[in-house]
Amino acid sequence: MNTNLYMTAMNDVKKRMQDGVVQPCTTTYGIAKQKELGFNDIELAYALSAPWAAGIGTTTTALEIAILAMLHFPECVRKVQGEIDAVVGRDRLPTFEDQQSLPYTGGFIKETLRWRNVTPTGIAHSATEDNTYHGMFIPKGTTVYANAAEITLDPTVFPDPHAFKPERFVETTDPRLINHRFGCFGFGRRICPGMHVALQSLYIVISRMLWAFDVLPVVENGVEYIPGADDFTLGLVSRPANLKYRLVPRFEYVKELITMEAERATAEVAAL
Ligand code: HEM
Repeated sequence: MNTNLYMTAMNDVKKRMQDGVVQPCTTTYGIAKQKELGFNDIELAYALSAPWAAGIGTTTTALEIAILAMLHFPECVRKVQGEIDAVVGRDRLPTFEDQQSLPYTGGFIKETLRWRNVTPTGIAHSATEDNTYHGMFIPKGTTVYANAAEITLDPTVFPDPHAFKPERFVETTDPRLINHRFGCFGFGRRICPGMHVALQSLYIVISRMLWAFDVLPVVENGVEYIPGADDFTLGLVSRPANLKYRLVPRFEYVKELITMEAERATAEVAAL
C-alpha cells in the first residue's frame, strides 16, 4: 500500500513538472537528480515520501494528548480561548501571523508535549564508542534508550512536574524553560528533522480548534466520561487509549467560517 501511495504522490509531481505547474520542492529536486542519485523509481518514491510517514502518527498522537489535556484541565482551555478571543477576535480564524501574540497558547502546546511524551522511550540509539557514564561501563555497540518521558518530568527543571501548567513556559526567566528544546523530539544529530513542521501543525490545529469549539467529555449513561490521564497504549508511539470527546461550536457561524476556510485552502492547494 505504501508503494502505491508513494509512487502516486511522486508521479503526480512528475506530471506537474512536465506541465510546468509546480513549485520547486524536495520532490522536484529529487526527480531532477534521480540519475545522479542512482535510485530506481520505487527507491526514489520511498526516499522522498517515507520521512513524512514518521510525522503522521506522531503528530496526530500529540494532538490526541492535547485533547486529553483539554478534557482534564478545562481551566487552561478557558485561558487559551480567552487569549485567542482577545488577540484574534471572532471574525476570522487564527493564522500563523498571530502565533507570537499568543504566548499562553504556545505554553499550552509546550506543556502538552512535556506532560505526556509521544515517544516515551525515545528511539533506540547505538553507542559508537566505549563510554563510562556515572560509573557504568557502556561498551561500543550497546543499544541505548534515553528515558524521554522521565526527562520531561525532571522536577529540577519542571517543579511540580505532574501538574499541567502552561504558564511555566510563559511566566519564567529560567533560560532552560525559555529555550526549551522539547525532549520528545530526541537529541543530538539524529534529533527529529520534522520538529518544526510538527510544532507549526500543532499550533495551527490547536489554536483553530479552540477558537471554534469547546472540547467536552462525552456523556455515557448520564455520566460524563473522561479518559484516564495515564491510560495510554504501549509502543514506540504511545497514544491515549479510549479517547472520546465532543466538539461543540462556540458560536453560531463557526460552521460557515470553517467551510469558507476549507474552500479557500483547497483552492490554494489546487493553485500550487
Ligand atoms: C509531535 C510530532 C513528532 C514527534 C514527537 C517526533 C519524534 C521523533 C523522535 C523521538 C525521533 C528520534 C530522534 C532520535 O533518534 O533521537 C524522530 C525522528 C524522525 N522524525 Fe520525528 N517526530 C514528530 C514529527 C515528525 C514530522 C512531522 C516529521 C516529518 C515531516 C518527522 C520526521 C522524522 C524523521 C525522518 C526522523 C528520523 C531522523 C533520523 O533518524 O535521522 N517527525 N522523531
